[in-house]
Amino acid sequence: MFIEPSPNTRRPAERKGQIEVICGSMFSGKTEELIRRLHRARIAKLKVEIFKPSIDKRYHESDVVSHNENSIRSTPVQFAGDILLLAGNCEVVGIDEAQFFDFELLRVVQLLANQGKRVILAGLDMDFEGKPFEPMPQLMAIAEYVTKVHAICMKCGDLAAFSLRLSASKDKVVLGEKESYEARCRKCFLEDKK
Ligand SMILES: Nc1ncnc2c1ncn2[C@@H]1O[C@H](COP(=O)(O)OP(=O)(O)O)[C@@H](O)[C@H]1O
Ligand SMILES: Cc1cn([C@H]2C[C@H](O)[C@@H](COP(=O)(O)O)O2)c(=O)[nH]c1=O
Ligand SMILES: [Zn+2]
Repeated sequence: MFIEPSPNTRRPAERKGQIEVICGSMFSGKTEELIRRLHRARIAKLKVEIFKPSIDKRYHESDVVSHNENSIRSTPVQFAGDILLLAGNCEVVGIDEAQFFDFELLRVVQLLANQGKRVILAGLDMDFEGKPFEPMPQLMAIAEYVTKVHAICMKCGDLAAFSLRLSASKDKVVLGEKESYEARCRKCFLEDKK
């Protein structure tokens, strides 16, 4: 079970650091949950920095924006290593679209957490084929807390864990929104997958 850390443990000696992963399909509320946790950390007057991979410019050049247009200011970075340089003296680090970084992200988030920072990552756990989207499985393994959220299947209304790509492209990375992807439960995903 995810237990939100008390913001009162702010003195450096008391800050143990931790890694939290929020995963799920597209439209499952990963970004909303990331924004909610970061917003609450800001209310507690903790220093928060947010990063996203610079390839993800779907909604906004710099902001992290959810599908229902909730947003928070972020810094786009090209490489996971850039986060180490930019996280500086902050206490809470948020990272969205973690699936688009390479394995260097594992080293980076462990270093940050070992420095006493709370690191919260959100990302797709599976790609359009229903295969694990690396490095998310590895991030989930090293995290203290993993939260899996679900969308609603656009075909039957059940809970959805899969992201159905509407186009025939087989490229792993194809940025897009509702025009390109729909949430599906397992049964509907298997029926509709191209
Ligand atoms: N099929 C769907 N299931 C659930 N929410 C959906 C769906 N399609 C659109 N939404 C909207 O998407 C929001 C979640 O957006 P977001 O946090 O950006 O998701 P994610 O980051 O997981 O893609 C929901 O609150 C809802 O308004
Ligand atoms: C399944 C899948 C998705 N993508 C892309 C599509 C979107 O641009 C992002 C996911 O964004 P969200 O915040 O989780 O809605 O990833 C991709 O490139 N490849 C895939 O297999
Ligand atoms: Zn379904």
